[in-house]
Amino acid sequence: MAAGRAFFCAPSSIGATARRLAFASPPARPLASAPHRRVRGRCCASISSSSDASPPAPPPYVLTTPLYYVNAPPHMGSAYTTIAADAVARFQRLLEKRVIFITGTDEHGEKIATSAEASGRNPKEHCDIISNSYKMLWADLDIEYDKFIRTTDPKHEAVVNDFYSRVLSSGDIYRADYEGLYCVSCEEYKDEKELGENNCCPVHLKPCVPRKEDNYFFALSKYQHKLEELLTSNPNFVRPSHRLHEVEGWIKSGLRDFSISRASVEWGIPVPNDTKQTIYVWFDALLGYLSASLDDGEQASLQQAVDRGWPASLHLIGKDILRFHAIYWPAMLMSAGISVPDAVFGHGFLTKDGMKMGKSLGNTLEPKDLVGRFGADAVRYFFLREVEFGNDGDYSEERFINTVNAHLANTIGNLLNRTLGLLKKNCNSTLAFDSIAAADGNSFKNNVENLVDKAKGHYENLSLTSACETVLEIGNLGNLYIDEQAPWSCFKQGGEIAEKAAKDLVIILETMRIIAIALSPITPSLSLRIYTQLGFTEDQFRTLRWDDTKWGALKAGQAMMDPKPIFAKIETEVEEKDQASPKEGKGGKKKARSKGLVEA
Ligand SMILES: Nc1ncnc2c1ncn2[C@@H]1O[C@H](COP(=O)(O)OP(=O)(O)OP(=O)(O)O)[C@@H](O)[C@H]1O
Repeated sequence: MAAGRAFFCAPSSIGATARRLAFASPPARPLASAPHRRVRGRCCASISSSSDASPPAPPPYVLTTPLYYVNAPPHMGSAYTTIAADAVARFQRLLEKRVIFITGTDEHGEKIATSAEASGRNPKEHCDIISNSYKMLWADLDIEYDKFIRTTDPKHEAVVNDFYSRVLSSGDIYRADYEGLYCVSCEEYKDEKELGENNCCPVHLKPCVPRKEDNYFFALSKYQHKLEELLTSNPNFVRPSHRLHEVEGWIKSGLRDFSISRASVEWGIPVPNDTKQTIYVWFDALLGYLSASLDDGEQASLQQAVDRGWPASLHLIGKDILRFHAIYWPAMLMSAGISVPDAVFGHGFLTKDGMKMGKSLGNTLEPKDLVGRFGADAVRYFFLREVEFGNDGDYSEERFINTVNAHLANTIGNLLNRTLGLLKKNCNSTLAFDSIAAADGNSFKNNVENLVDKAKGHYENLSLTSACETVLEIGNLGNLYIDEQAPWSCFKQGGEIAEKAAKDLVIILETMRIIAIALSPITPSLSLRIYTQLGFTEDQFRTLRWDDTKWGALKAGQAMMDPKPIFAKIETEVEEKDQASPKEGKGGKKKARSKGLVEA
């Protein structure tokens, strides 16, 4: 979904040619939810059966990222939303929710056709290649989505057609002439007053071209009052709260009808009953959140998609596309008689030199390169920990390296490593006490439990940065505890003091176990490595629930693995610059080397 693209609104004087249309369409049916099946930590929707006597399953937790526009391959901005969504999905799975995590690609529109032509391919070939590059990046980043929808999928087209018919039968589509200045890069008609010299688009700095079209419009203005009511009755519909205020402002300034078709764009879904026009990409792409839940090859219909997993629990998006998700989309759904989503969260931008990173500006950061050098856990952790979720944040490699080294390699990795080292040396790598008995009467356990509860609250509120911080606080507590208790010297003293030291090791290892679970939505591979070093299997890790953060799972007699670094420090290689240049001194440029990766 391209940030630069927007619906164009009907001018207040749309002209005498505006006329209401009404074709027959099926009436809206009530919504129902379908039972789900959980497979190794993943949930899949399955079709409900009328003969099934079991009580209805609770509704799924449906979470979406934007469907990314395939004008160019993904960049760190697209990865950011998807990493955040994956963390939320993993947390909800830990709460044993039936999660349907949807992502995908938005593949229609003039800009795609132009990009394809520029690369010497037909649009379909171009979409296949770029869409696949998203899938490959999601695999590299440990993204566990449940559904990947492409808007060129035939099942999607069927859903869009059904939807169009419903909106038409609600009397919300009419035809009108439109004449204005068009920006092809934005795929949007522009208001003259927002243009620069020579009618240049302020985003793309290219002159807009005059166009006249006969289009179909959606009667958004009809929904002004209903949208106001929606925001009043559900103040959590738009989050964070400063974005809600933005949306309230837009609505207050008055909503105008917008065009939902293009006469000049061939690469799109044809308007039903008028094959000379195609459906405008936004009116098509948003429907991907519904068509995604359908299985490939099944008889596709809008109602089937609604029954399968709707309403969405959360649309996670960048703030650039807030208007589409918080105003146009709910109005479209109301018109079609479909429930609106529960919530829309608009996060901030990753910026480079203060400018939004984006495909159109070409100032992007290459996520594949970052993953290749530092690993998925480091990338996931850095962006979620260091870019306050909801606000903008700049990237610097130095900060990246310092953060992941301090937090993942030192606070967490080193604590596990040295504790397992002491256990090997003094207890034959085997726990001498149950973790409950070891922590009996020790306030440390309560402190850990309080922090775990706090982290849970942060995840629930989508405060992902604070969730990372809180889990790290547990790690800091563990380091402080082991330094204060100094078990290495207590073991030397023998007797009761050595017994206390053996208990302290159990306490730290139980703490590591809890950290592994609590951080697993953010750093899934690192958490798995911690868990297996504590003597558990991968299968045991995959079936964990948030409730397993309760103190007490480590038992006496459990054998631990030999200590092995779970996250090796990223090293910087100081390139000696030209020795002959005395001005440069001995320092020179630092170059990060790919030492952060450790095999599971
Ligand atoms: N710099 C960024 N920071 C955070 N998220 C971003 C950033 N850029 C893109 N996104 C994510 O991608 C979504 C927009 O997807 P799209 O495919 O249109 O990417 P884009 O790079 O913004 O495109 P363009 O630059 O062509 O407008 C945003 O809503 C957000 O979820």
